Amino acid sequence: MAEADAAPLLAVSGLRKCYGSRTALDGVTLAVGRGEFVALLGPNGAGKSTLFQVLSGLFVADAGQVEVAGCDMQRAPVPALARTGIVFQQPTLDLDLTVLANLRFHARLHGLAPAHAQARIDAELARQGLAERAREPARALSGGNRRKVELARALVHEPALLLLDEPTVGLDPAARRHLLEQVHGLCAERGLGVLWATHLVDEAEAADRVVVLHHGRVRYAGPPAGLRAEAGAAALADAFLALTAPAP
Ligand SMILES: Nc1ncnc2c1ncn2[C@@H]1O[C@H](COP(=O)(O)OP(=O)(O)OP(=O)(O)O)[C@@H](O)[C@H]1O
Repeated sequence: MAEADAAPLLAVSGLRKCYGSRTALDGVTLAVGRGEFVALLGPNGAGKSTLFQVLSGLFVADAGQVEVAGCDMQRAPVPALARTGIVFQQPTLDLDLTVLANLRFHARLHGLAPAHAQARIDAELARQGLAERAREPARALSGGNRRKVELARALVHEPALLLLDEPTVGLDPAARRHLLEQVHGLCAERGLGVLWATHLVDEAEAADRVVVLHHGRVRYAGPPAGLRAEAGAAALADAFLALTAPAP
């Protein structure tokens, strides 16, 4: 891991979000530093997707604050989102468009000049080994390759922070491992800060830090080893289950 800067790339404090009488996020505070891979672990219904919807500017929280590289998401959403790359849980490519057209559309949304956009798209597709597939419709790609295109798209505008919401859903084991290793590599190479939400505990094994969310609250934040120690469990999966077990 690159050494984390004092000022976090992502600073979330006291975030609260309700759906009617149901509280989905109940005072969530967490941070992601430069070069840091933070795994957000939570069982179904913990609030992970709600948190991502707030972090990606889709929802406004009822209370609390989100800052990306010092930009307040509510007061200055455009610069905050310019510094953020997002891979959503549900696939969001337009399958009828070519890979290139999908990426160009995203680059245009971020205001990249055409020549710069093309250079960035070429670099990210080459990194994913997909340069040869650029002019094919996204529909022609396998699920694993579509995810690679979504990762390339999230990186085209050179964000400082990358958010991934259960990004390995539907991928086979080899594609899962490849994606995880790629994203760890990005932290080390580019100093990217990563928040990777998952309910698959093995994806958190190599994280710099783990944040466990349960019923909308942070139950643990620290290194994976600390979570094992806190729960008195040898395996991370057992520690996670102990922390999120339903009350007897
Ligand atoms: N649009 C909505 N309207 C009402 N309640 C909602 C809505 N979206 C989510 N919730 C509720 O808020 C809580 C948190 O849900 P959320 O989808 O954020 O959790 P999650 O950790 O992403 O779960 P999963 O892993 O199942 O996707 C749950 O109790 C859920 O039922």
